[in-house]
Parts: sequence; C-alpha cells; structure tokens
Amino acid sequence: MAQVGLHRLASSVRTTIASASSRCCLQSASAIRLNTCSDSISHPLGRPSNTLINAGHCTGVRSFHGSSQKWTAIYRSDLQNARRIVVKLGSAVITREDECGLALGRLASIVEQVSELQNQGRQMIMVTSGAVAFGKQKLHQEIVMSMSMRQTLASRELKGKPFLEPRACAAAGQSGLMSLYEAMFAQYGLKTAQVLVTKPDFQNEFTRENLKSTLHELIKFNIIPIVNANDAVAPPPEADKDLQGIISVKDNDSLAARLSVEVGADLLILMSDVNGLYNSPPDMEGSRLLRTYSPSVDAAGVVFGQKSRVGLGGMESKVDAATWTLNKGTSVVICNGTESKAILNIVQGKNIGTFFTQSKSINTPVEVEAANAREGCRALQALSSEQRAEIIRRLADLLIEKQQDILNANQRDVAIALTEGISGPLLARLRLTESKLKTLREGLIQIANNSYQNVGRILKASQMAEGMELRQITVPIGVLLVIFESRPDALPQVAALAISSANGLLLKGGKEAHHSNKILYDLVQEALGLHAPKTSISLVGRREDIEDLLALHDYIDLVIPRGSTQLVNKIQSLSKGIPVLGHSEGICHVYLDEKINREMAVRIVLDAKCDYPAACNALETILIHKSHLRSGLFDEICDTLKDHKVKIYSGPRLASSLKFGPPAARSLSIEYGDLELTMEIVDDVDEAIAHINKYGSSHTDAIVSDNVKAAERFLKMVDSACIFHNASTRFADGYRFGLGAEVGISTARIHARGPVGVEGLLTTKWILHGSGQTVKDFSDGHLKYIHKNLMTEPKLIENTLPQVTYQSHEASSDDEVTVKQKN
Ligand SMILES: Nc1ncnc2c1ncn2[C@@H]1O[C@H](COP(=O)(O)OP(=O)(O)O)[C@@H](O)[C@H]1O
Ligand SMILES: N[C@@H](CCC(=O)OP(=O)(O)O)C(=O)O
Repeated sequence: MAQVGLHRLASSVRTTIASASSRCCLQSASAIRLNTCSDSISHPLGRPSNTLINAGHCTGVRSFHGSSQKWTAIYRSDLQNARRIVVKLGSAVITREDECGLALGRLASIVEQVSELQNQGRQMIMVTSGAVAFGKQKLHQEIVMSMSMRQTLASRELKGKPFLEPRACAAAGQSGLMSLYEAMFAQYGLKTAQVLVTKPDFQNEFTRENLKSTLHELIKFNIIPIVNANDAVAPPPEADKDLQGIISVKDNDSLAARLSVEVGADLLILMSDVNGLYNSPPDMEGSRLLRTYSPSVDAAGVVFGQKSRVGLGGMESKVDAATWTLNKGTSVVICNGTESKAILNIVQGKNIGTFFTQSKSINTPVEVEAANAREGCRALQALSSEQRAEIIRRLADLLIEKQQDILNANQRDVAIALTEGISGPLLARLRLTESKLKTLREGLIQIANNSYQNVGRILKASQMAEGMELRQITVPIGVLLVIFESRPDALPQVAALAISSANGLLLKGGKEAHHSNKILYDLVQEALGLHAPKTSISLVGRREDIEDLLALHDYIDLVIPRGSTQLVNKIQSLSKGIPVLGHSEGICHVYLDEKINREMAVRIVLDAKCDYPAACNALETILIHKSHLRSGLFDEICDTLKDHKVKIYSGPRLASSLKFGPPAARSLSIEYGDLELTMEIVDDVDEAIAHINKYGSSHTDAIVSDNVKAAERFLKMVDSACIFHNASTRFADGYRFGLGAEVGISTARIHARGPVGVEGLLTTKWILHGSGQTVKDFSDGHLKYIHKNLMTEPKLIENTLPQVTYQSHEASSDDEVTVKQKN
C-alpha cells in the first residue's frame, strides 16, 4: 500500500472519482490544481481564493506552491476558509484508555470528519501517532501467548510489563494502523498513502524536496497522505534544539508543525486527550482551559505538567510546535480528539480547543469575564443599597446627558439594518428615539428607588429553639447571561436590574445593534465606576458563539434570552444545564364575552393589537362569543381593525360561519408580531379557556366581560403567566407593573413568572444563629424545637386584599358588573 507507483495511484483515484460522480469529490478533483491563494480560478469551496487576502489576513509566505501570499486566521471564524489542513492525532487519541488496542470508534469518527472536509474540496493531510503504543500492545499479547503458565504467573507477581523495544513496537504497530486507515477512508471513497519520515529527511535538501513533491502529487490526486515518523529506523533521540529557527523534529507534534509549514497548510489541528491548553496541568485544582492563546502575551502564564500515559512529546512540545507553526503563518488549534465532531466544529469556527493567534487584542476569554462577573456579584453585594441605587441613577442620567451620542450610534445601526433589508418589527425594536430614552430613564429611576429592599431582605425569621434563630434572606442568583437581539434599550434596563439585585452580568447583544450596544455599555461602565468593579458587567465579544456560552454551566447561573421566538427556542434547546428564564412565544388572546361593554371591547382590542404589534404581549387571536356574530360587535371590530390596517384571518369555525369572511389562518398558534391577527368564534367562556390553554403560549391573555362569574372563571382557569380582566394585554410589562423594567417575561413555571423584574433575579439563603446546640441535644430530649414565627408584619394573603366589586352595565343579574374598587 505504502509505495504504490504514482501512475497506479492516479488511475485508481480517477476510478474512485468517476464512480462517485454524485458526491463532492468531483468538486475536489477539479479543485486539486487550485492550491495557491493567487489562483484566479474559483475556489473549490465556492469563494474566490483571494477572499482571504482581501480580508487582510495575509501573513507569512506559502512556499509549497510558489504563491507569494498566505493568510493566517485572526479570528476563529476565519478558519472556515482554511483549505489545506493538517490533522495530527496523538497516541492518546488513537489507543484505548485500557490499553487494549486502538480506539476504533474514535478513529472512525475522525476519519469521517476528515473525509467530509476532503470531499468538500479541502486538502487534508494526517499525521498519526500510535504505532509504538499499538505495537506495544500487539507485542505484549504475543509475549504473553508464548509464555508458559509459570512465567505468566511470575510476570503477574512482578506486576511489570517486559521492556519492549520501541522501534520493533513501531514496526509492528504501523502496519495495523495503516490498514485500518485505508479500510476506513475507503468507506468514503477516498484513498490514502503512507508517508514515513525521519528527522534527517528534513535536514537533507534532496530528501526534503522529494518529500514535498510526493505530498504535492498525492494531494493533486485527491489522496490523503498519512504521515508518521519512521520509528523503526529512527535515530536515537537527541537533546532538544531548534536550529536557526527551524524546529527540531523530535516527536509527531514537531513533525506535524514542520510538515504544515513545508506544505503551506492553512491550519494545523493537534489532537490530544485533553480539551486544549490549560493555564496549569488540567487535573490541577482551578486550572482553566485557554480558548485563545497569543504566544507573545500568554506564554508566561502557562505551567506544564506530565504528559499523557502514551504520549511522547507532552503539552509543552505541542505548544512549542504550535507557536513555531503560527509564527510561520499557519493557524493552529490544539483540541481533544475524543470530542465528537471536533474537527468539523473547528473548521466551522466554533469555540473548540485552544486557538493560537498572533492577535494581541483578542478579547478577554469569556470564562474570565464570567469569573469577573462572579467577583462583581460579591462586590455589588458588599455595597450599601444606596450605593447600588446611585450607580443606577448615574446610568439613568447618562442616558439623557449622552442622548445625542446614543442616537447617533443607533442611527448607524439603523442605516446598516436598512441596507440589509431589515424592516417592520425588527427595525422598530432596533430604533432608539428620544421618547424611548426618556421612558428608559424613568424606568431606571424606578429601579433605583426600589433598590433598597432587594438584597438581604428578611423573608422569614423564626425562633428554632432556645438560643437559635433562623432567617431566610434574599440574595442575588450570581452570574446572569442575558442574550438579546435587536433591542439596544434592553441593555441599560438589564444592567440596572442586575446592579439593583447585585448580580454579575454577561450581556450578549445582537450584531445588528453593535454601535448602540457599544455606547450604552460604555455608559454602564462609567456608572459602575462610581462604586463597583467595571468588570461586574461584560458585553461579550462578537466572537463568542451562543452555543459556547450556553455550555459554561460552571460559570453562569441563569440565562435570560430576550428576542425572537427562534432565538429563545434555540437557547432553550442549546442550554447545557443552565436554567433558562423567558418565553419563546407571545400568542396572546383577548376573549370578548357575551355580556360586554362594546366600546371598551373595541378600545382594548385596538390597543392590544396596534399599540406595538412587535411586542410579545401584543394581541394575536381574538376569541369572540358566538352571539356577537349577529350583534354587530363582530362587524364593528373588523371595521375598526381594517381602518388601522390590520389584516384579519379566520379560525376554522369563523370561516365556516361566513360565506365571504376573512381568509383562513394557517394555524391557531401564530405569533404574527405585526398588524395581523386571527379571529375565531367560541360558544362560551369555557370554550375560550380551552382554546387558549390549547393554542396559546401561556404568556398573556385577557377577557373583556361584564359577567363577574365568567371573568373569575377565566382568571382562574387560563393557565398563563398574566391574565387580565377588562384590560389590554399590553400591560404585561415590568415598567407598567411598577417593577421599573423587566429582564423579560417568563412563561416558565418555576421561580419567576410573567414580567421579571428584580424579584426574579433573587434567590434566598438561610442564616442560622445558634449558641452551641447540636442535633443530639434534640434527639436526647434536652432541647425542644419551638419554631416560633418572629416576623411581626402580617403576611398578605389573597382574601385580605381589597375587594373588587362590579356594577352591571346592563344590571340584569348579580353577576354582571363593572369594575369599581371598594376598600
Ligand atoms: N498546561 C497543560 N495543558 C494541557 N495539558 C497538559 C498541560 N500540562 C500537561 N498536560 C498534559 O499533556 C498531555 C498531552 O500531551 P501528550 O502526552 O504528548 O499527548 P499526545 O499523545 O496526545 O501527544 C495531556 O494528557 C495533559 O495531561
Ligand atoms: N511515532 C510515534 C509517536 C510519537 C509521538 O510524538 O507521540 P505523541 O506524543 O503521542 O504524538 C508512534 O507512532 O507511536
């Protein structure tokens, strides 16, 4: 297999390509000649190959094909453009942890990913370790088989394994390794070639050129070179030395590095058995994975430990090799080869492993920002409530002082959005106005004024026993991640709520509001500077993928998404172990009951639909009592809505009742978010309740009715976060509820429901003051539990609230009443 003549290889590749006509390998076959950045022929990945050069990432020189320019990725997202990729598999990836042979499942997955990328038109090269480790296992089995029973038992007693010559092990392991690769790649219609090299092959110009030319030919014919050190003949290891800036090939990390540079690879992926480079050995307490590593900035902060059980080079050797490769213009990622889809995810620009970059200005890693936010939470807790309120008031004032700068920044976002064709509700959310800023300021002042009772409030106090007092007090949740789209006004609101509740905060805004978010965040920083660390709140950089943030369960305590249904759904499904507070949809209903004040009904419907159709609490479905089809109310509502340019769709029952009614709705569960709504007929309040509970989203639903019993039934039986009687659904809002602002509206069933203000961002802790008691004192009977409530203020319960009585418009029954408050 290894030394197949090139003409034979070429013909077999042609056969493979021809037989796989429907696959992308055809694409790659046509692409194999297009190896240089300067090629004028189109890029095999569907882009002109000089896109990268235009993006300004040209560093280093690609020597392999004589092209004069080469790019290096600055951001992970640039890695999507990598064409020639070297994947190096360490021994720990290739062999099983129990040392019983090769890790076949893992290898198959890596082969599948490499094949996928090769079939996309990329040029993959593999550097594989594992021959020694695999051969060792193979030889060891042979030795055990040839031992007598006595020898076997004796060797067990000695507990040691016989010394096996690594060169012999490599020779025994390499053939098995290669036949496996060949069989696996064949499943994807791909051919492989074995290339074994030794250190002198790089030192001798003649063999070095031969090596390059062989690799070139293999790549040209769509064959995946599989490279390893020729350990069977390798010279004994030498003291480590990098000659004249050329890396000494002493293990497969340095081999992969050297090879990547020789062939002008765009990306080198070094796969090991750990998730990447840590600031100290991964098993050490407090060690942290470095998502990005800029050698000139980060090198001093890394401590190395032992290598893996089977590895040769260790992590330090990987980092040296990676740094050298990066300096020569090839991007590098060190990752965990046991992680599923690691290679594909890296090439998609996802936050996998450690990304080596020359950029010194790369943002602070999000883990560090989250750790700072936790510190910030503690610092905010340590402040007095007056100090927290002062920060919020300062922020409120800055919104007006810097109004013009904010509006200018926002106009830049709006202008970009317009060129990108963003319109309607999305644009409405994005646009900031003087009046929005004014309302925002008022909300912030309200939050500041309500800040005094938030943190450390005693909810329960009881005397547990003689000399023992128990208290339950409010405390912040910890670190919040708020992900919001389009709405830059959410940023100061959420920041104020976090400060008021003393939570640390990570904000992830949408790129469409980049300029607005930036200036609003700077104002938050300025205000925080009054009393708290500025790092208590971070605006997470645009590099960070939401998916990666949602995996940070060790750092983040609660995720609050604010944005489109798609965003919230995505977050709910992607969150890995972090609770998500929010609502995915706002399918809000207004039910128009039989006995009704018609003028009120029209006003409420109009407000609920037209005040701000993009809001999640806007009306989406009107349920109308069957009697109104002939009472004139149906026509009146339709006419008024049409006057306000609202498109009406009918539910199935309405459609079948009218010959020329509105067009049929696609579904009864639609959130239009625009000047559109569905109308449907129901028989009575019970049918309305059943409809809402079936098709609604548990957000906000309202009844307009003069019938007190019907209203009470509705309020009791509709299973939503907010249920209103004779009021518009648009009241479901933190500001209107007097919470100052909201971080979102929750349709979750635990902890916080409806508009979530400060209360939803708090949890509790129990404080016990004792005087030396033990549990045994109680089981012995020396002491007795008292559990006496020490709270003096009586707790309000529902039936102690002021009674609301109703007066009928039509005064035809006791049940039919208008709202009137009586104390
Ligand atoms: N700072 C560090 N960051 C990451 N890994 C480290 C560090 N220090 C030591 N290591 C160890 O390096 C090992 C990887 O290197 P190595 O044994 O050469 O593996 P491979 O066989 O994959 O080349 C890991 O198992 C890890 O425990
Ligand atoms: N060439 C050797 C591997 C050498 C090596 O550098 O190993 P590793 O540190 O596991 O990448 C082999 O095939 O076993």
